[in-house]
Amino acid sequence: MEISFKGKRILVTGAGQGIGRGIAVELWRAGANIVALSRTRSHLETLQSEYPSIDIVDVDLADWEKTRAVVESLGHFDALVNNAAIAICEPFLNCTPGDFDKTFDINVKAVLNISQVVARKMVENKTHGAIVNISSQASKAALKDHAIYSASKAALDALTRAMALELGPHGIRVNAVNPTVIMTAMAKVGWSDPDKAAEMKAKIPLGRFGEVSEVVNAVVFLLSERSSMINGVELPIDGGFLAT
Ligand SMILES: NC(=O)c1ccc[n+]([C@@H]2O[C@H](COP(=O)([O-])OP(=O)(O)OC[C@H]3O[C@@H](n4cnc5c(N)ncnc54)[C@H](O)[C@@H]3O)[C@@H](O)[C@H]2O)c1
Repeated sequence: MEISFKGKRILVTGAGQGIGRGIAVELWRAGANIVALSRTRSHLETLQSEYPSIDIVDVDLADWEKTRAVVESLGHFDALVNNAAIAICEPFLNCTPGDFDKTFDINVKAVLNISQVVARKMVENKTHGAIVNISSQASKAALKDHAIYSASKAALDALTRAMALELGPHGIRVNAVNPTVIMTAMAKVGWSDPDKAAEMKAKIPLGRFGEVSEVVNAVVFLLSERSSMINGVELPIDGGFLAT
């Protein structure tokens, strides 16, 4: 049986490009009414020109008040994908408080902000919803030049477990996925150097990086009824990297 999200309203953050765009489009194909939220208006307009029935909203998630007001104004959702994030790749000794704040504002605080607004409405409406947070293998494994990013994704994993615990009694499931490198705009910054990429691939039992579609498939599963008893997990999509 095909997975269908017909009649479901789903908010996807960071949906203008990369993994978030892939998730938004696949959920739309499966019948969902999608609101694609991101910072860059032009990316969202390109998405909407291809998929006119996808609604788009541009907001900078670093702005807590504005984001809260915007998400409040969007009304009720059946599901949420917290995908937007940034990665500032610096050697640990060069990391600044500014890098830390910028990263945590988007990768952690914005997730708290948006999830609170969405989950409160789910609770009010007695919606048995689902939330998926896009974490990273970097939350579990130390990767060179990823100190702040890793710390933010580890915080996101912890937030996922806390949300699963407190929202579970309302019938809302919260899970995370932890992908390995997927060659999007974000990954190109850190992994374009062929030697570095080859070194990383050699540590992945399947011997390659992941594809956007491989993250999308896991997110679709975790949002669907097929995963109805799965709550509070952090699912590696990493070809076995974290198992080694
Ligand atoms: N690409 C990888 O190798 C990889 C690996 C593991 C996890 N991830 C995670 O997957 C998710 C998607 O990453 P991606 O590779 O598609 O990255 P990307 O840079 O291609 O896309 C990120 C999206 O987030 C949006 N965004 C960033 N800052 C924002 C802000 N302040 N306000 C609103 N929107 C903002 C961007 O506009 C963009 O649409 C992220 O959570 C990332 O940490 C990526």
